[in-house]
Amino acid sequence: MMERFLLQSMDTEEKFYKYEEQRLKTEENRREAEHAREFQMLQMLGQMLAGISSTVSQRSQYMPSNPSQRSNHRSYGDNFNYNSMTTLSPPIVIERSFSMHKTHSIKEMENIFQLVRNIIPPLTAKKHKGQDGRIGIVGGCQEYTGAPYFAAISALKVGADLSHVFCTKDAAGVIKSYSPELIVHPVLDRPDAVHEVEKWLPRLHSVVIGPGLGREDVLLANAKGIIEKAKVKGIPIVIDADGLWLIAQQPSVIQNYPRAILTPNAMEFSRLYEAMLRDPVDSNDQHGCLLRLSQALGNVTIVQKGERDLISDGEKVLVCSHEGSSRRCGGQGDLLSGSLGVLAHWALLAGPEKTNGQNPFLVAAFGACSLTRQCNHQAFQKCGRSMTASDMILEIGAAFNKLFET
Ligand SMILES: NC(=O)C1=CN([C@@H]2O[C@H](COP(=O)(O)OP(=O)(O)OC[C@H]3O[C@@H](n4cnc5c(N)ncnc54)[C@H](OP(=O)(O)O)[C@@H]3O)[C@@H](O)[C@H]2O)[C@@H](O)CC1
Ligand SMILES: Nc1ncnc2c1ncn2[C@@H]1O[C@H](COP(=O)(O)OP(=O)(O)OP(=O)(O)O)[C@@H](O)[C@H]1O
Repeated sequence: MMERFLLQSMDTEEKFYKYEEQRLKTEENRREAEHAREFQMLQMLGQMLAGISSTVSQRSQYMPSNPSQRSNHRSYGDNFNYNSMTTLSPPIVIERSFSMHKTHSIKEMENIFQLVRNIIPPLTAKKHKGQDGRIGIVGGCQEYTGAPYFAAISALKVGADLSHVFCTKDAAGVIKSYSPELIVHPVLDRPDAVHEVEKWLPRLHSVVIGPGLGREDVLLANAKGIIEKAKVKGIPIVIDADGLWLIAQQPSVIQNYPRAILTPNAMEFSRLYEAMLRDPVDSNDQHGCLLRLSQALGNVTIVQKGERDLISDGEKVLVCSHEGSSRRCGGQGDLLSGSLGVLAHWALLAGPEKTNGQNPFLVAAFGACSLTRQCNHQAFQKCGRSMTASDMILEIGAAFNKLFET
């Protein structure tokens, strides 16, 4: 009896291993096919990007009226003149959708996605702390402590080494208590705030201005002073939330700065548009409005957040409609701006070869939008209606791996 049992179980075991072997072989074949496809795509990358031609309208329609606005504003990297690549091409719209429910996925977007992968710095034993990014967040006041925390922790979780928060005195203790990982400076409401932040600027690779900043005059004035100092040093500046309130009042603060990225939600976009174009937004011409606003601000990069994130530098419009969820809890934009702070630095550092001559900030913005939406999707699958921004932040690691490192 025992012998028969043993024989049976050996037989079962053998069958199991045979099945497993077959399964692994099928899996291996699938992976090989996938790698071959990826490799082929990489080879086609240069050609395809040069050949993208989904023209939406004639470029001249969107040219800034003042030609002087178009000069001297395309130096993203030290020796890199992006404008020379694009002056002959019309505005382009590229769209990517990961949604299983949508069918308008366009091949070219795969290329932008690959460019995001290209800019991610390798993890090696040769680097020291700080080299993968030191990011500054300017924001955080008595009312809003969550927003700067979300942005700063997102920057770390995407892969920055150090994340600094410059906030008011009464917000600092609260923000510190959320996370020991953040370096928190209680300086923003001091009379010498600009000087205090300026001391740190040479150590920072990018700054995100606005999450939880509030709209007190003194804080807005200090934010303005910090932007001016960061501009002099050529630091990439992401402007979000109340930082955009400031820009709507005083656009010249950021106008014509080529390393600026603005991340307005629908309301913030309308405010900026009306301030610059003296017209209401035309909801039937979203792309045109975005192009016009970017151009009016001197071709700064704009990420218009919403059901689909629209990204433009006044020359092109990228559309990110990666599947997220229908949950609209606060803080999703903060995750985006913090992530973008890191990716903007990486994209600039990577240089034109890695971004295939594309505007590095478009590549970075596309990466940050895809990542935010993927976090949203994953967190929503786990938490449903109870999902909050903190749940999304917990997903950053897995979402990043899924999108960019597998
Ligand atoms: N936990 C925290 O600490 C968080 C703090 N945060 C911080 O709060 C500060 C203020 O930011 P904010 O976005 O509430 O201000 P603002 O742009 O004036 O919007 C006000 C009004 O605009 C509307 N509205 C907004 N979005 C819209 C849309 N997509 N589409 C259409 N309408 C839209 C909406 O109008 P309603 O629907 O209420 O009539 C809303 O009442 C800022 O510092 C930010 O960082 C947040 O980051 C969240 C997490
Ligand atoms: N209608 C929508 N459908 C799907 N995703 C959306 C929608 N609206 C916003 N999102 C997602 O949320 C992100 C942030 O956009 P949102 O409009 O919430 O910004 P915000 O108001 O600045 O956020 P915050 O609450 O951090 O201030 C977008 O980039 C997008 O990923």
